[in-house]
Amino acid sequence: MDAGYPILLNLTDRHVLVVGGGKIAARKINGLLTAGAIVTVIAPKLVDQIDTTKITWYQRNYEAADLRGETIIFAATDDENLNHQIWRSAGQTQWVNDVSNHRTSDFFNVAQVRTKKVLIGISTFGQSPSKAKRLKKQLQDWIGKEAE
Ligand SMILES: C[C@@]1(CC(=O)O)C2=NC(=C\c3[nH]c(c(CCC(=O)O)c3CC(=O)O)Cc3[nH]c(c(CC(=O)O)c3CCC(=O)O)/C=C3\N/C(=C\2)[C@@H](CCC(=O)O)[C@]3(C)CC(=O)O)/[C@H]1CCC(=O)O
Ligand SMILES: NC(=O)c1ccc[n+]([C@@H]2O[C@H](COP(=O)([O-])OP(=O)(O)OC[C@H]3O[C@@H](n4cnc5c(N)ncnc54)[C@H](O)[C@@H]3O)[C@@H](O)[C@H]2O)c1
Repeated sequence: MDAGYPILLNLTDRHVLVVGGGKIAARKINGLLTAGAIVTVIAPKLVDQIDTTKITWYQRNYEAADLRGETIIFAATDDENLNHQIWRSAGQTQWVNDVSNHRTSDFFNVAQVRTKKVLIGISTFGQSPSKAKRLKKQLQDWIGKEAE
């Protein structure tokens, strides 16, 4: 992604699909739940950080028909080929985050620094997520003093 277009989504009561239930899926799912989304997860197994009482879980492998009717999709399995296939098979009105490849993602998450009144998002255009995380830590100190 060379340019990118930053937006802040209102996900309250909106449906989001997450394929995969591992560590990375858990990070995405917990962020989505905090934002008020209605989350469906498809995965044979879930890690403990995912609260099954807060999601709809289909305990099985992904099937092509799962994309039907979905708009925002996280392809978050540990099978890079499958994540890629999900991105390829999505239509023009569907948005896929392929967690294993920034080149085949329609949108990314950003590292976040939040207070009650301010949100700073940090992106490296997909080039270096760990750098985004480092910058976040530096900004966390600063924001406490400046933005309240
Ligand atoms: C910022 C943050 C937000 C979040 O996820 O919420 C985020 N990644 C975070 C952490 C992190 N990610 C990775 C590591 C291991 C160290 C390393 O490799 O660097 C760590 C560090 C850690 O986990 O501690 C590895 C990694 N990440 C991606 C790939 C695939 C690729 O690059 O192609 C691979 C290699 C996988 C592999 O090959 O195995 C892809 C993406 N990760 C993004 C976001 C998007 C671009 C953001 C940007 O523009 O900077 C993008 C494109 C898509 C997306 O996921 O949205 C979050 C900070 C959490 C926090 O704030 O604490
Ligand atoms: N975007 C990021 O920030 C980031 C960071 C680190 C790693 N990654 C990438 O994320 C991928 C996933 O990492 P993880 O630690 O969550 O892996 P993990 O092994 O913890 O979890 C993988 C999950 O995928 C599920 N799964 C496997 N095959 C499936 C299928 N056919 N249908 C549905 N679900 C299926 C498994 O049941 C499991 O729940 C890694 O392979 C890596 O490429 C991304």
